[in-house]
Amino acid sequence: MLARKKLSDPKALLTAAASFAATAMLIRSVANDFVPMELRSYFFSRISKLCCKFSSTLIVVIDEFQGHSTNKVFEAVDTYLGTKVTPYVRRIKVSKGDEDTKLIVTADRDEEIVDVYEDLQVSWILVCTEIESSGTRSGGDNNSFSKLERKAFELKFHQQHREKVLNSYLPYILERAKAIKEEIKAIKLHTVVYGAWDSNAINLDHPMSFKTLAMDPDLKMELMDDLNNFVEGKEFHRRTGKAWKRGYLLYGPPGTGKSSLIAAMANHLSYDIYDLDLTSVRSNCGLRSLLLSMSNRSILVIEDIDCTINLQNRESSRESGDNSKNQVTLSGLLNFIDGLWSCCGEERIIVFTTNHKDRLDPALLRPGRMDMHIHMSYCNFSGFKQLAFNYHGISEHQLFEEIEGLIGEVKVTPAEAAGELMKSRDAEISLQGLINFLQNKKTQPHDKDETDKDAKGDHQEGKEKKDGEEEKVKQAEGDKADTSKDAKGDRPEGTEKQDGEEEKLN
Ligand SMILES: Nc1ncnc2c1ncn2[C@@H]1O[C@H](COP(=O)(O)OP(=O)(O)OP(=O)(O)O)[C@@H](O)[C@H]1O
Repeated sequence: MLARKKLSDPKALLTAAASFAATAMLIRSVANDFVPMELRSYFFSRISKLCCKFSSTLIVVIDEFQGHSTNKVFEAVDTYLGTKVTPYVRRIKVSKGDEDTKLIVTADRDEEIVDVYEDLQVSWILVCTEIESSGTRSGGDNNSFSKLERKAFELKFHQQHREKVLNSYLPYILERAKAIKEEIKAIKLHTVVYGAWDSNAINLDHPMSFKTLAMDPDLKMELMDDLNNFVEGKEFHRRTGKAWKRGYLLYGPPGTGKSSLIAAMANHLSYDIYDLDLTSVRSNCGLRSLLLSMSNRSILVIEDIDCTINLQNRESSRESGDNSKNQVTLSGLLNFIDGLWSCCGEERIIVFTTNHKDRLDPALLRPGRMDMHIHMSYCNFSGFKQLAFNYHGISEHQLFEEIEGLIGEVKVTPAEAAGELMKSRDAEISLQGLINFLQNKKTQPHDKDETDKDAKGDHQEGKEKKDGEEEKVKQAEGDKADTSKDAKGDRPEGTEKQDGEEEKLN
């Protein structure tokens, strides 16, 4: 009774705590002075091992470095945990690299982050310890010691989840981190300078997206599905033994949005663009090293392929001898599209553009080479409505009816329509300007626009075109034995477009 009373007295409690602390310090200093360090560390390690034996917690340590290189798992965890920082975390770090478009937030050292993955709850903590590293001072042979910091993530969880953490949770983090990095990464536009990709690629800050692109809605949807299937197609490509790449041929008159579509694709996928001007490449060898030095998850663009060097005229280059060593040839290029070299690198998209599809070598049009042929054509009413919404935020207006009539009669490119619509901030003035422009065009004699005539085909022409193409293709097959493959086997399955194309060729 007396003892309980004594303990409930705060003064007595304080005195007891102070004397306990003093005793502990005395024991510690006696131990430090009289017990050898080896014995002490042995003693402590036994105690901690004993504690671990009874503990059900497992700790996975992920060091920042593995030998001299950075540990990829550490980097991935760092990125991943940035998305798990909750308001309960008291100390956070914020950073941003040259390549990033957003701030990167991570938890600071010793801050615990709790994560839940399916039925598994784990806790993460970044532990930093100072270590001494010995080195020789420059200019002398004295050994010096400098302090280094060793960083490691400690992952704690119940030991029953060991398999799940190692086989499922950590691989999941690696995948997520890759996706997060792609999201925050600025899209780069690479060009060739002195035969190599410019090391200071610029940020592609192009605002075009599939939302703002004026394009036939069904075709737009089909293309977006195709791109999404491609991105998720790792397993499919591995299973079918096909290189993980996809080719698109964009064709149509100037100003119909081929470049805009490429920007929309890059923004949609967060892929870098490698803009290749073939005239700046000296040989197939140069082309090979350029293509091999491209990063994965990227789009290779070769614009106006019909205008670049002597690609379409292989016969003449053959007659004048094999000059593949000192110039870029079509077969050199095709080797990268579907020859052996195409398997170097993965998740790559190749886009060719042309204003004159009919001028291309049939070998380029061969099925399986370019997976989708996309016709970008003149503005129709739905395209115009998209542009009116982009520039003036309007979905209807009293002048729309008149414009619908005129657009049905006059060939106007989206670039021309966009040019009129951006002349004034006042929607009415712009629309009236477009009407005047269309009326003017209507009264002018028609240009004989061969570009669109030949272009119209791919989606609408059907049988007539197909037969012609088949003949050209057959001719081309014999032409390129080194890169040719069976058209059917070469073609990935799974999209309507491909099946349709296949039908066309059979
Ligand atoms: N389909 C479209 N949707 C929205 N804007 C477009 C479209 N087509 C063209 N434009 C507008 O016109 C401008 C020029 O278009 P773009 O360069 O994409 O055409 P292009 O077909 O690539 O032309 P070229 O064959 O001459 O390279 C774009 O910057 C954009 O403002």
